[in-house]
Amino acid sequence: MESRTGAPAAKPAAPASAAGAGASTIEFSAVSKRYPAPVGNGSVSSRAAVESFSAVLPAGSITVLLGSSGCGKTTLLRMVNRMVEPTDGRILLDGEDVQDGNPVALRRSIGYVMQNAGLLPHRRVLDNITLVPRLNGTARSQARARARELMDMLGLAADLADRYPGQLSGGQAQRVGVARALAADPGVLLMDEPFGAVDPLVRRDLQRELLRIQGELAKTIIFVTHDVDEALMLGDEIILLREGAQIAQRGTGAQLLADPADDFVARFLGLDDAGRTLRLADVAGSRVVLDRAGRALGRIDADTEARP
Ligand SMILES: Nc1ncnc2c1ncn2[C@@H]1O[C@H](COP(=O)(O)OP(=O)(O)OP(=O)(O)O)[C@@H](O)[C@H]1O
Repeated sequence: MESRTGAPAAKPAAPASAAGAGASTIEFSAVSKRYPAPVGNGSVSSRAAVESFSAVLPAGSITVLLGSSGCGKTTLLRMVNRMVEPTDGRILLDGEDVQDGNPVALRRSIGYVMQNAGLLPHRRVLDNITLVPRLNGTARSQARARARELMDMLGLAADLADRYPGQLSGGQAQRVGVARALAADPGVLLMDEPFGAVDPLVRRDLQRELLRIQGELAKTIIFVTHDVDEALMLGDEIILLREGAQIAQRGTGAQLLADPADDFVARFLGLDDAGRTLRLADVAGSRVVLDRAGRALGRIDADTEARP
């Protein structure tokens, strides 16, 4: 690794050559966002949620933005599809500045999954999934056929297609949310704590499904979480953030665990607490990440990539 902060790790887990068709490289270049902040005397000042964030995210990889509540993860994510406009800096998709195009077209070209799925409550599952392709002009029959394929890929039974979102479990709704985000075949998928509201077992299933799907589709995914285990499970790379979206450390999960940059990183990963969480062990000749109960979360291969 060239640097523990802004620079990419020396060996990205998913090289661009492995990227799915249309997966984009995402480049943040000195991006800042200041929100207005009222001050006592009735006037308004501003406060930096994101302060000069720079990073290049390789096409076809999962980058996890990991950090505590309020450190700027959602703001960073939403600047990619211009739900939030940056105050300074540029975001480039395959070298094209996102500011140069139409924001509505941009939003339709990027998949977005949020914590509570964000489905339209008065539209059936199939219509939720086909919404963006239809808006983009895809023929109804073609959009519906693709939606059924995606439902199948995400383990959703075909008879759920005619239900309304209120008739789904939390896990099913999240799967529909992922199917909807993939329906227009975006090059980029933004996922904002998408599995945060479901129970731990369903969450595990959803994480595994996402990895399986990513194995087929190889999108460029930015995945926001504050959950260390989730970050280690999913991230080809993890960017651990402090307040103001300052990069505390960037690298594979294995790199962060084996060589935390400072006390903040070690504490965030739980490495300072013998009673908690994760440790590395040698098992049958492999380096393995173990949780508190000694369960293997993932193996670290020779190239230091952590994978379940
Ligand atoms: N629309 C807004 N107006 C003013 N301040 C905002 C706005 N949105 C976010 N902020 C502030 O910007 C900072 C970063 O917020 P952001 O939602 O990006 O953090 P986060 O890391 O995603 O947090 P969480 O994990 O709780 O969702 C916080 O201090 C938040 O209060």
